[in-house]
Amino acid sequence: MADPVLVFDLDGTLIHSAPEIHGVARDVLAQEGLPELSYELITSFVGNGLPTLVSRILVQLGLPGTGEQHHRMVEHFESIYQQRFDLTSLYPGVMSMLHDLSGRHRLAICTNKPQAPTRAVLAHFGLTDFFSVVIGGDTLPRRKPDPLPLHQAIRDSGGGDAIFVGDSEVDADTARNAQIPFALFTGGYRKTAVEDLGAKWIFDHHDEFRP
Ligand SMILES: O=C(O)COP(=O)(O)O
Ligand SMILES: [Mg+2]
Repeated sequence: MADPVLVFDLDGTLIHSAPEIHGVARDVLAQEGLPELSYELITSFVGNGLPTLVSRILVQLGLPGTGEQHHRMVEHFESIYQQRFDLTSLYPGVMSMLHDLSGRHRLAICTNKPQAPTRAVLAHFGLTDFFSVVIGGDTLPRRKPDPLPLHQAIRDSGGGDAIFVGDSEVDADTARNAQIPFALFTGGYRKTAVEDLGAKWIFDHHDEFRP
């Protein structure tokens, strides 16, 4: 039996992208003549994909979470986001973790970030070649916490045993819905206590994750 496929979430798990998302949100809001929202609030809106992030922003400002303005802001956000990396960083130890794990495991990405900015940020940090499979939030008809994208990532990697590695409630729910064991990185954007997320592996630093 081959070693398990390791499927990774992206934002809050491999990359610290919340400062970038906050910065892009500020510019998109300014373009609409809307006020900026705090870093903490924007970070709390991350995890269910870009359309949901923009909906949450609009509702917070007392505006409709769907419709023409929502559509325009999602498009604007994505076009800026796939070209900006200055405020994004890899968590310490990610590169050596991926080097170590790629010797034994097949590695895949299952994120709710749209496919285009996902590919762009992986290329920017030199991570593209680690992952033969990349599923984004707009790759399939349904996104996390639906089990479909995680199951697809595992199937496209050749199938067999798998572990899903993520940072958030959405990731824990996805793993449970897909009936795949979950590994939690504690340093991302979760709001729930570590012990309540049903993780089989828990790590605070990527140097510690060698399942
Ligand atoms: O784009 C988001 O909302 C979150 O992305 P993630 O699934 O990589 O955490
Ligand atoms: Mg995440």
